[in-house]
Amino acid sequence: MKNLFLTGFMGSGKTSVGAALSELTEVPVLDTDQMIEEKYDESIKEIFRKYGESTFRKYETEILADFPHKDCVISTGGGIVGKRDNIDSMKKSGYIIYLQTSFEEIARRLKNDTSRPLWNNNNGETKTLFDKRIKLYEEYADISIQTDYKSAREIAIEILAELDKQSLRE
Ligand SMILES: Nc1ncnc2c1ncn2[C@@H]1O[C@H](COP(=O)(O)OP(=O)(O)O)[C@@H](O)[C@H]1O
Ligand SMILES: O=C(O)C1=C[C@@H](OP(=O)(O)O)[C@@H](O)[C@H](O)C1
Ligand SMILES: [Mg+2]
Repeated sequence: MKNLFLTGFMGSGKTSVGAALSELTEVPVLDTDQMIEEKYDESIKEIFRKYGESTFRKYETEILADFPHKDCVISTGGGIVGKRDNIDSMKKSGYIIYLQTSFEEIARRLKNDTSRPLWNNNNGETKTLFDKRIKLYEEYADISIQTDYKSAREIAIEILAELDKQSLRE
C-alpha cells in the first residue's frame, strides 16, 4: 500500500482518524506535528512562540522531503497544503485524503482548545484562513470524505471502502 496522507483543517480529525485507520489495518501511523515535536523536543505551541510560524513551516517541509517511510498512515498539520513542495513530496510516496469538516463542527470540537496557535474561536481571521485553505485541500485530494457527525472509526472505515472502490489499496 502507498502512504496515506490525511489533510484537512485544524480539528477535522486527522490525528484521531490516523489512529483509527492504524488500529483497523495495523498499518503504522505517523503525525507530522508529533514528528516535529520529537525532533526538536519542543511543543508546536513553543516552536511558534519562540521561532515564529515560518520556522515551523520549514520544519514541516523538511519532515516531508524525501519521505523515508512506506506503507504508513500520516496525519499532517492543517497548514501542510500551503506549499507546493509539500504536495509534491506527499504525491511522490502516497495518496492525499482530505477530511472535509464544516467550520461549525470544527468550532464545536475546538471550543476549549489552546494547543493550536492559529486557532481562535472568536476571530474572523480563522474563518478567512478556513475559506482559503479548503480550496487547496479540494484541489490536491485524491479522496475526500465528509466527517461531520461521524466517529473517527466510521470515517476510517469509509476511507478504506473508498480506497478499495478505486483499487488504490494494493
Ligand atoms: N469525528 C469526530 N467527531 C467528534 N470529535 C472529533 C472527531 N475527530 C476528532 N475529534 C475531536 O476534535 C479534536 C481535534 O481532533 P484531531 O484529531 O486532533 O484533529 P486534527 O489533527 O485534524 O487537528 C479532538 O478533541 C478530537 O477528540
Ligand atoms: O493549520 C495549521 O496551520 C496548523 C495545524 C496544526 O495541526 P492540526 O491540523 O493537527 O491541528 C499544527 O500543525 C499547527 O498548529 C498549525
Ligand atoms: Mg493533528
